[in-house]
Amino acid sequence: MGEVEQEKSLHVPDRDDGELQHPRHHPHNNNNSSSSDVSLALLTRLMAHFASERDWDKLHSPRNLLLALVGEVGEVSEIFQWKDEVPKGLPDWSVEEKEHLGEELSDVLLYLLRLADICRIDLGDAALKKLKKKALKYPVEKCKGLSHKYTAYKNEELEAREV
Ligand SMILES: Nc1ccn([C@H]2C[C@H](O)[C@@H](COP(=O)(O)OP(=O)(O)OP(=O)(O)O)O2)c(=O)n1
Repeated sequence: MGEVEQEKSLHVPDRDDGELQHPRHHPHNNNNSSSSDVSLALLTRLMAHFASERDWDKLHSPRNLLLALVGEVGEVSEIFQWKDEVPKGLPDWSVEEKEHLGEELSDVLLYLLRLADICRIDLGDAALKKLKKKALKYPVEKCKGLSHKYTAYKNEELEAREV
């Protein structure tokens, strides 16, 4: 069995053990959407394999990967360009349009993971830490339904303390 097939057959356990992060509890998990259990670690390894098989490690420098990533974000923007606002779930889009969007979003994800890997950043861990930090910065009771930057209530707190 080749490395890629082995990777595919590997059971990669969820990195999260928290209730909130379980796909079952995801607010958008209804009958109209599915959520796969593909892990960041697996995709990262597959991308490393993809690059090394093609002798592309020499091309995959941090700067090149960043530019490629930005280019793919541009391709995603192009799909939405001139469409005005579109409803969530993209109900009026054709199968082909949705497939195209999925492909371009995948390119963004794959380049992002490759960039993180090349920079020796564990993106899964970093993102979990970042989410925890954000939760502290944006306490639910202060920001529910509001789009204020956290500095708005930071200042409020400071002013209250000064009184
Ligand atoms: N030197 C390269 C070239 C490609 N890729 C991988 C990462 C992306 O997932 C995908 C990007 O491929 P393309 O540049 O061919 O982009 P598209 O698939 O978007 O093709 P197109 O520009 O025709 O839409 O391939 C890579 O890792 N390293």
